[in-house]
Amino acid sequence: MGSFVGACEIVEEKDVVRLAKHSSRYCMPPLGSSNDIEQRPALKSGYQGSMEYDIDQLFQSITIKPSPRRMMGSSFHHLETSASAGTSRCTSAGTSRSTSPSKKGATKKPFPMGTPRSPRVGPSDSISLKQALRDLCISKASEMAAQKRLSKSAAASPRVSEADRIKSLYRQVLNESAGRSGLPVDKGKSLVEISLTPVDDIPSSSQSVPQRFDALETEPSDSISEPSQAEIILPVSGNRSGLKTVGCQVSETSLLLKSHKSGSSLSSGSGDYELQIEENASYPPHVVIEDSLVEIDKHVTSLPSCSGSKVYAEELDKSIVSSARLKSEPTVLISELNGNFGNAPSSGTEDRKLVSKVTNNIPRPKSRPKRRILLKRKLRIAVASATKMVEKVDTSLVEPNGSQVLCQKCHCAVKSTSSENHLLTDTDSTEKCSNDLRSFSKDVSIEADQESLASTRLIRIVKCNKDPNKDSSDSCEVCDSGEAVIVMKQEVSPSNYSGKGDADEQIRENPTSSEKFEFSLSSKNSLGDYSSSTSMSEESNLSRFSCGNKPHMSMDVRWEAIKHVKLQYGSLGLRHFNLLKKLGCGDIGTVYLAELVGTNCLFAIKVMDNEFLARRKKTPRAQAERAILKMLDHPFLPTLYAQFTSDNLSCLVMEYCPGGDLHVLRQKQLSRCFSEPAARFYVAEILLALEYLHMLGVIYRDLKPENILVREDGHIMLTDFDLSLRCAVNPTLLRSTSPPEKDLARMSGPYNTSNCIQPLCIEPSCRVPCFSPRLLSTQARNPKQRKTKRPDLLTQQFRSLPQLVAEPTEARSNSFVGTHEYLAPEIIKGEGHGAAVDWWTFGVLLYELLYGKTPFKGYDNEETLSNVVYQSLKFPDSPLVSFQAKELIRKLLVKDPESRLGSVKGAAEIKRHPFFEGLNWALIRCAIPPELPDIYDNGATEVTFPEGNNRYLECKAIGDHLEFQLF
Ligand SMILES: Nc1ncnc2c1ncn2[C@@H]1O[C@H](COP(=O)(O)OP(=O)(O)OP(=O)(O)O)[C@@H](O)[C@H]1O
Repeated sequence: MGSFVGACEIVEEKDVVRLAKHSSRYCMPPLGSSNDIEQRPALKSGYQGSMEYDIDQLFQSITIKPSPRRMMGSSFHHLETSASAGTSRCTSAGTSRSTSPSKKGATKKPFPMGTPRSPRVGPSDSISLKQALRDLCISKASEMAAQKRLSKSAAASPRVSEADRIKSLYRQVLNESAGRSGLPVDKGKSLVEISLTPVDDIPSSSQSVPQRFDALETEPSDSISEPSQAEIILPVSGNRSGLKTVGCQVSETSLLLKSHKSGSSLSSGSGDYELQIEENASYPPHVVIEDSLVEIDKHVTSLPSCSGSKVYAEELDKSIVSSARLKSEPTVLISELNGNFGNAPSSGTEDRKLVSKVTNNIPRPKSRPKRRILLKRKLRIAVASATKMVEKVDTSLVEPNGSQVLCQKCHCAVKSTSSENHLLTDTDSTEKCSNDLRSFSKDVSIEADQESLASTRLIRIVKCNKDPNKDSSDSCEVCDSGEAVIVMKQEVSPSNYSGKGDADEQIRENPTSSEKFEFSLSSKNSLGDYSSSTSMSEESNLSRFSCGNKPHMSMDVRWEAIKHVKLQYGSLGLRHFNLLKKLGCGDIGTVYLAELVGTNCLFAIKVMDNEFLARRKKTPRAQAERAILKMLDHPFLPTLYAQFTSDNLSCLVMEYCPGGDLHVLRQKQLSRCFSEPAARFYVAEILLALEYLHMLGVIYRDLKPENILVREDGHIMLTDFDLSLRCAVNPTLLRSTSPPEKDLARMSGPYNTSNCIQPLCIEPSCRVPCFSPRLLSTQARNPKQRKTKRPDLLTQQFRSLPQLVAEPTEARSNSFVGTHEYLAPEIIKGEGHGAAVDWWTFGVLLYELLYGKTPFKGYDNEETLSNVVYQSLKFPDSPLVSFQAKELIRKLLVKDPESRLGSVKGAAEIKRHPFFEGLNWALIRCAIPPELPDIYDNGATEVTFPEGNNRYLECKAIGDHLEFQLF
């Protein structure tokens, strides 16, 4: 507080009142009497003992060293006389407090902030004690106020208007500031209460920080405990103008988040946080602010004493020096937190609590007059998390030269290849820093809106999610528009702090920057890699198949097993597998069940003879399949663990699916067809798989029950990609050209005005109106209202919203591919086809699962093809199938691909069909499947090995097929 002497800080009036009340406590009867406790509800919070002790100590000190100079403050005089008078004084003061408002006001005099009176005037000896007392009282009062505020509902607070006033003040300043800088001011809503204190002579934060530390250092350890402080200063830089301004520091902006918390016994996590934005007022309005500073000054309750604070202060100073050193690095400005605190062991919990610092990297000329905007944010902090909160930047991430940061997840290098400062554009930076700081604020469990953060326009903080696989510590990466990457960690609980955090979320790249951040764990990277290279590669590419490329399978032990064998033998080959069964034989190869030698890991290995493929001109199909398999990472699609070539045999080591295929499973059903719920389950999973493939630019083209394998857990896996078409995807934002009503009609057909059967219920008694209730308001959910009303306006608006389509709706191919009964009319006609063929086959599949046969099957293939093109769709009378199911099939089996459901907006269109109403798409992978497969009877042929276990593969071409035999 001493550092803010003279500051014209606007403080909430309520705080001042509480301050006065708080100060009057010194004149009240001794603690412990019930009377006293009743009158001081805040003291019930548990810190009155230590405070009383502190005050007693103070009083004693003051009495021992009487000085006429102390009389300069009337309030101090009052305290001194009170102290010497003993308890009776308190009674009298207490009486006067209750009877005379003016005297009550007098008790506030030593404590108000912003008065002309300065306790620093005069000799420091006695004044420092006064000041200490004053500081203590103020901080205690602040805490009491904060605690009280926590217990009060926001709605009941009369401070609303004051907050508004303060906000408007703040906005004024921001507007002014933004006006000068040309930056827009974030007009987001805010719950943050701020007080603005534009002060000309207030020291800059760079000055004030050491002052506070000095105070900590000079005070004896047995005197009043100064609130311990920890700071996080996130140095960032940006460019308001959006120009790449290299190096030259024009002005500074600092944002200071400060919390005041005193008394180690205070368990509450409440505190006041201050945001200070400093701007160099000497700069003309048009000058671009380049450097920014985020400073979070947080009192740490765990600091036991001033001696501890001393060490801590020294360490903070070191941190500042260290940061300054980093600042001098031209290419990367890395600020550090934890590691700066001496060489504190990372395991020490107390030290860890202290370590929250990134210092100002920017050397500030002291002589320059500065204008400070002090934003005081009253932030309500979750009690538990606030006390446990630790923000830190791990210096271990910073290489000695300060030019490189390591990704915490994979310890890969996060390089800034730019040697220049690449700064954000105005809007970018403003938006991003505002958003980022919101995220950051959430990270530190501060419940507050961030309107006041609008002016932190040059700061980019990227929140990183918690990695559940590692520990509970959060990791944040903070990027200062490309110059620096700061990794912040937040510890939720000291007990589970491990010192490591994972950055799950990639830093958003600065669109104006040429720098590149390289992360090894990025599925986006693998996608990019794939798209740039689709050629066949053999073992050299095995390393690419790290679990990092298949996040959803990253915990799979089979990755480790493969890796282990590869490490042990240098390469992976057929010799490392025991071929157990022949699972099936396809057009381009034979699939075997295989066990990796020395492990219990089973795989399905597809073996293809390269020579055979070349002879039959099927190499491109094999290549396409391999390329597609390489990029898949989806629960309903196969995982490719490895690929290699042995003896001119190309092998794909895939995930083994023990449940056979859906065709076999359907045959096992009583009526040779699935129930509607079961069919819905399977086609829903297929739909997700197709959607995923489409988004990867893969048109599957060979959907049929035989290619849908059943996993051990009963979920499905779509396999066989040798007929798939790879194409480019141009995600487009599709605006609805048709009026909402037309969209609705397209989606729902006649059902938006009539009754229909629920998808999972084929009983007529279950007839209820079912059109898209998910999108309807609660009012419209009422069947009575729905009977009379047209679809809800909200639904219409939703339908008319632009929609992102990331599927290859425009792709075209003229190949004649597929299976006769599943061929789409446009393929048969040779008109060229696109992704809509998958929606046709999807309709045929649903039909077959429900009716046990395909819709256009003829006596022979020719008739089948003819039926597909010319015959209209008919539904058998039995089994009984819901209206929605039939409707969906009807909309999918539209002969004109452009009118087919899904042809315009892809899978999203189909997902919204009432047949899937109520289905939780996101959690379907966790849903209980209709049945579990009999994994010991999947029709695979047992492979018998000759004596001596000498196994050789012999491939035979049988017709168009290639079959491998063991002999
Ligand atoms: N991962 C797997 N797990 C279990 N069985 C599999 C797996 N992959 C394929 N199979 C079985 O192997 C058989 C052959 O599959 P493959 O993909 O080689 O050809 P296909 O689908 O039968 O026909 P084609 O490749 O000619 O279109 C499949 O029918 C299936 O029963």
